[in-house]
Amino acid sequence: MATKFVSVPIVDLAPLSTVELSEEALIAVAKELHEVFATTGFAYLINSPLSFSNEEILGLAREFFSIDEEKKMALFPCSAQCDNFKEGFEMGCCTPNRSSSTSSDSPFTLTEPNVFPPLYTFPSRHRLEILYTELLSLSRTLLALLALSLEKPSEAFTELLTHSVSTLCLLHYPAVLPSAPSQELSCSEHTDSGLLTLLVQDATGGLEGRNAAGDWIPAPYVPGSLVVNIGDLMAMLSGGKFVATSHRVQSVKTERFSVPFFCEPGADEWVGEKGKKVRYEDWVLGKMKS
Ligand SMILES: O=C(O)CCC(=O)C(=O)O
Ligand SMILES: [Fe+2]
Repeated sequence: MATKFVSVPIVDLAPLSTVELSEEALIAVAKELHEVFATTGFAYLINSPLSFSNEEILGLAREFFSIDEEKKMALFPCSAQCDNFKEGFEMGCCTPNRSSSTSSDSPFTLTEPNVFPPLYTFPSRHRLEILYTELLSLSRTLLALLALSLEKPSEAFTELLTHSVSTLCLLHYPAVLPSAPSQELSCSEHTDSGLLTLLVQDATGGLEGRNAAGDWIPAPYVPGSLVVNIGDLMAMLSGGKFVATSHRVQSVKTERFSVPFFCEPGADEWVGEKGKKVRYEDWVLGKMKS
């Protein structure tokens, strides 16, 4: 159950990188994660085991969005209209994903192959692929700890990640000019769909989470941190113990970059309560329609 939190807590992952990690230390981190996901649904993670600095990660986004507009649009034709004021590039698993086992009438598919600009246009593709792998690995660790904290076997959630359709996104929120027609939000209120989200944001600010009283609580940049939050699927798999907190991004006066990683199961995994399981892809595409 979300609480009336007034700030976003910090969880220190340093113990995970110690050479001889004791069981007590591991359980203490699991308990801390359990506590934040059962209350705020959001936390800052510090001292994560990633080999990338936030500056390097944000640099990848800046490099991508500096590609000439025409070249970008030729590769990624844009069709959908939406109420969000941002541009994004999304990549999935680096080895081609199994295509979906069922056909759907949805314009979205969770298993389409990655499309990259040519290397001479975007030389950092390889770094992005390594980042994807590291974020998936960190997600696995967090999911194992959350499973333990719920007194489930440690692989209860990680086993869903075979053929994972997790995505790494580069996002660019252009500055909203004072002369522009009123544009309140750069990213409208929503909950994430999957298991959990790991996000690197720049220092611009604008990200907010909604507490149980309906107040919007800012989640400003904390140097060196990743923001983590639970998605709808994890809230469901935890039997409602963990909360998928609504969040949004206020419109920004200067341009903003962020890099979220959405950790999701395989499209064909069966998820949900015993007797009421649904294919993940059907469930998530159904949610997008509603
Ligand atoms: O850019 C951000 O800080 C948040 C983006 C977000 O919530 C999303 O893409 O789901
Ligand atoms: Fe989100």
